[in-house]
Amino acid sequence: MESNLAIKCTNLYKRYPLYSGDAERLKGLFLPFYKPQEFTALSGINLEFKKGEIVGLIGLNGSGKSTLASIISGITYATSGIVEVDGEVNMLSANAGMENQLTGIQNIDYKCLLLGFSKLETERMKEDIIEFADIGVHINQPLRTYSSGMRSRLGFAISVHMNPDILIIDEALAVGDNSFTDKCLNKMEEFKTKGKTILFVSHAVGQMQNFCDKVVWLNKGKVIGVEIPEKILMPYCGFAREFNAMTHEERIEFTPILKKYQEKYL
Ligand SMILES: Nc1ncnc2c1ncn2[C@@H]1O[C@H](COP(=O)(O)OP(=O)(O)OP(=O)(O)O)[C@@H](O)[C@H]1O
Repeated sequence: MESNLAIKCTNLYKRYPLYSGDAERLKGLFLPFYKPQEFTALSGINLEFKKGEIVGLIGLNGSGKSTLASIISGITYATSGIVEVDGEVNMLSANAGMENQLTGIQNIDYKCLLLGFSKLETERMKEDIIEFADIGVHINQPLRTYSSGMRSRLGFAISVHMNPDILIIDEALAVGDNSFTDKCLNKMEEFKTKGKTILFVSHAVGQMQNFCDKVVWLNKGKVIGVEIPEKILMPYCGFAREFNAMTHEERIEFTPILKKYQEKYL
C-alpha cells in the first residue's frame, strides 16, 4: 500500500450465513460442507483513505456501514478481498468492547490493559479520561446503570485518549447532547491536525458536511459514490427522502431512483 494511505480496501466482500434456526446453525458449525443461504452485506468494495483524512460513511439503514467499519477495525473479517491498514485502529461504537458489570473506572483500566498500557501510563491517562467524559459520580457505578449518552461519553473519552492512528466512530455521537458532541467534534479536528485518520459513520448529514473531507455513500453493500461532502450529501438526501416516502412494494424496485440521482449528480 502507498505510504500516504491509512486504509485500502480491495474488492471486499462480506457474506453472512442466514440460518433458519438453532438446528441449522449447529449444522453450519459442525458440518464442514454444509452451505446455508447467505446474505451479501458488502459487495466488491474498493476504497482508499489517505492519512489525515476525515471520511464520512453514509447510507440507508442496512447498507453495510457498520460491517465495513468492523472489518477495517479488525472486529470482524471479510469473506474475501483485502483490507490494508497502516497504524493502530480504535473503533468507538455503541457496544464498543466495554464491560457492563464493570464500573466506568474499571472499564478504563480494562481497556488500557487490553491495549498494553503500563500501570503508570494508565494512571496518567485516567484523570484526563474522567475529565473528558464528565459523568460525575457515575464513573464509580457499573456500566449497566449508564444512559446511552453516558456510555457514549465514556467510550469516546477512552477511545481518543488511546491515541490511535485511525479512529472509527460508528454512530456513537448520535446519543450525546449538543455540548458533548461539540467537544467530540473539536477533538476530531485536533486529531485531524495531528495527521490522524477518522472514519465517521453517521446519519448526521450536517456534521458530515462540516467535518468530513470526503464522504462515501454506500447502498445495499455497494459504493455509490465517493466525493467531497457538498457533492454527495445533496443527492444522498434526495434519494433518501424519495426512498423513505415509498411504500414497501415500491421499494423493491428502487434502482431507477438511485440511478437518477447517480447519473444527475455523481
Ligand atoms: N451477523 C449478521 N448476520 C446476518 N446478517 C447481518 C449480520 N450483521 C449484519 N447483517 C446484515 O448486513 C446488512 C448490513 O448491516 P450493517 O449493520 O452493516 O448496516 P448499516 O449500514 O450499519 O445499518 P444502520 O444504518 O442501520 O446501522 C444488514 O442487512 C444486516 O441485516
